[in-house]
Amino acid sequence: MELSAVRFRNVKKHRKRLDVGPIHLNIPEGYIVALVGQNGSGKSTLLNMLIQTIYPDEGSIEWFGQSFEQEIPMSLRQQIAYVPELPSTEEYFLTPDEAAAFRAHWYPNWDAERYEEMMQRFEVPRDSKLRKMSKGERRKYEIAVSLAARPRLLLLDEPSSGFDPFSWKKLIGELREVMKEGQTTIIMATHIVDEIKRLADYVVLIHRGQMLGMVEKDSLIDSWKEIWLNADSSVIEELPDVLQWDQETPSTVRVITSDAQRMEQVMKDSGWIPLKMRSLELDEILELWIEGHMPNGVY
Ligand SMILES: Nc1ncnc2c1ncn2[C@@H]1O[C@H](COP(=O)(O)OP(=O)(O)OP(=O)(O)O)[C@@H](O)[C@H]1O
Repeated sequence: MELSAVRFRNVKKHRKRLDVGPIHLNIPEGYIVALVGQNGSGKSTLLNMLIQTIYPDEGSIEWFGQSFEQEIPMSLRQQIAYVPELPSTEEYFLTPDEAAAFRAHWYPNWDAERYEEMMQRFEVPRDSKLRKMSKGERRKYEIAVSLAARPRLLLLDEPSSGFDPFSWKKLIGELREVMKEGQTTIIMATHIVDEIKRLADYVVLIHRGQMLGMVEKDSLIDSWKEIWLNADSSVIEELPDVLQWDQETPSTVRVITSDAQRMEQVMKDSGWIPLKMRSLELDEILELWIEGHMPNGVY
C-alpha cells in the first residue's frame, strides 16, 4: 500500500462566491498530481489549505499520515515548498541571492548547488531586485528556490505562468529530474494541457468547487477514442461505453467511447473495421468529464 502524502477528508471551505467541497482526496507519496479545472473552480483554495494560508471550515487534512488540531509544526512546514500564483511582495527589495539566503536558513535540506545550477540554467538576473524582475524572471527564481529547498511536498500554482517556450522545456526537464530522485510529491494547479501530459501521474478534476475525481493520466488518455464505422445507427446498441454518437453520412457512424479497449475487442469480434480512429485530446476528455461522462478508474 502506497503512503499517503496528503489526504482531504470531507473538507469544505466557503468562499465569497463559491462553496468548495466536500473534498475527499488521497494523494499518494512520490507522484505528480495535476489539479485541473476552470478559473475559479477552487484549485488554489486547495493548495492554500495545504500550506495553511487558509483553513477548512469543516473536515480535516492529513500530511504524510498526520493531522493536526491547529497549525502544522515547523518541522513539517520546512518540508513543504509553495510557489503561489502571485509572488509575495515581502521580498520585493531584495536581490534573488539575498532572498534565497533567507530560504536557505529556513529549509534544513537547502541545496546551494542546486540553487546555483537552476539560477544559471534559467538565466535569472542576479543583480536586480525582485520587484524589478519581469514576471517570467521572478517565476524562475521562485521555481529555483522551491526546488533548492528539496521539499518533500511541492505545491505549484500555475508553475509555468510567464515562462517562454524554451524555459518551459527546461522547467519540465527539471521537474522530471526531481521526480527521479523519488523524494518529492508535487501537487500543481495548471491549465496547460501539455504540462499535464508530460508531467502528471494523476489528474484531479475540480469543477465549481466540487471534486469530480482523480484518475491516472495514462489510462485517461488511452481510454477515450473517436471512431468512424461504415454502419448505420443500429450498430450503436451493440457497442460498449458510447458517450456520443451521430450518423455522419447515411453509411458512416461516428462514436466516442470511454473504453477504447473494450470497443476495439467488440469491433474485432464482430468483424467491423473502423474507417478511422483517433485518441481524444486531453482537453476534449476533460470537457466530456465536466459534462458528466465519468472516466473509468476514477478514485
Ligand atoms: N482571498 C480570497 N477571499 C475570498 N474568496 C476568494 C479568495 N481567493 C479566491 N476566492 C474565491 O474562491 C473561489 C475559488 O478560487 P480559486 O482561486 O481557488 O480558484 P482557481 O481554481 O485556483 O482559479 P484560477 O484557475 O482562476 O486560478 C473563487 O470564487 C474566488 O473568487
